[in-house]
Amino acid sequence: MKEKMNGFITAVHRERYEVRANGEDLYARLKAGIYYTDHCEEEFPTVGDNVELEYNPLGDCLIIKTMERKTAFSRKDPDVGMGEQIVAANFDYVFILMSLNYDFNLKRLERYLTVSWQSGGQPVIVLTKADIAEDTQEKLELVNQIALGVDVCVVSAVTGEGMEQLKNYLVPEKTTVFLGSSGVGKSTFTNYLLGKELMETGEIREDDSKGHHTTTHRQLFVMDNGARIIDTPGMRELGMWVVDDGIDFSFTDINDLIIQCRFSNCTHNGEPGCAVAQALKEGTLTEKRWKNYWKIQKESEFQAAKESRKQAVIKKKSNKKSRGEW
Ligand SMILES: Nc1nc2c(ncn2[C@@H]2O[C@H](COP(=O)(O)OP(=O)(O)OP(=O)(O)O)[C@@H](O)[C@H]2O)c(=O)[nH]1
Ligand SMILES: [Zn+2]
Repeated sequence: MKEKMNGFITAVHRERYEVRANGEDLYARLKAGIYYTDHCEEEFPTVGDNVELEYNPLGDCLIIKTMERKTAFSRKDPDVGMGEQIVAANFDYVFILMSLNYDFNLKRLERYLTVSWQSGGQPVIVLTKADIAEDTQEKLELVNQIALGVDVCVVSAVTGEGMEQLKNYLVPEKTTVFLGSSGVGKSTFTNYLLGKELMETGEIREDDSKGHHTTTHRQLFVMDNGARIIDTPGMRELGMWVVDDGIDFSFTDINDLIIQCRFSNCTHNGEPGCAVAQALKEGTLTEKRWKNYWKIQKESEFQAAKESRKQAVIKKKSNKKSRGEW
């Protein structure tokens, strides 16, 4: 009888998982006879998921069950018919990070709040970079107006200001996921909480294919006190209706326009009340800039679809393999 144990996923690689079980970090794979079958009823695990494992002292453990999720961030994948993709699961709190300087944008904050409530997690607004902020008080009042019933904290990872207030959430066994646009200081904040340099921050970062600077990993860390935190690579993964991180970074003007379109699902292709069409007509938005935005938008949709298709193929192949068709 193989020894069974429970654990939670801390990182997902191509076909390999990092799992924390009984305080130890282990590698694991999905048990093919359970996950790669036509009648598979198990969800593929994601960061934060609780799983049941068969321990293997000689190599990778085998994941045999994904426990039911209490919360999740998902992105829809209508193009590839794969339904939902879950990008993080089982968190208790969602820290919405927004910096008090250039990144400050109430419309965007509203979107992040919506996404948080939909996930089932409890949002907490964390306004970052307090040390270099001006008019913090005014901004705080504006935030409080739209964030009724949500705790708002003003922090700085440089001076440590405000970090005490967050300790109510960063407690043993509870999981907090971080959301926020690129550059708000998620990695710096994570490093601060962990008391070490685990995440690369701003200055040193690889360029991705589109030339954006982004955090590419998604990982769950356990703090010294046992609190769990998940840093996300950005909202790009949460679907296109949410402002894409990379796009948002350089096209804030267009994102602000899109929010003003009469229909929330406006395709900006001649619908009445389209704010983009209006701006193009008035010349406040140039054709060139709009085309650029569109191109990058399509590229990132294409990348996401490609990744899903790849996953579907892996699954299909494994199904065949387990039925002995190879
Ligand atoms: N003054 C000040 N600067 C900060 C603070 N937190 C982060 N920064 C700076 O802001 C820049 C971006 O910080 P990151 O932590 O890399 O931002 P991020 O949100 O992880 O960005 P992505 O990895 O692109 O998602 C860096 O230059 C940091 O040094 C803060 O509290 N105060
Ligand atoms: Zn429109």
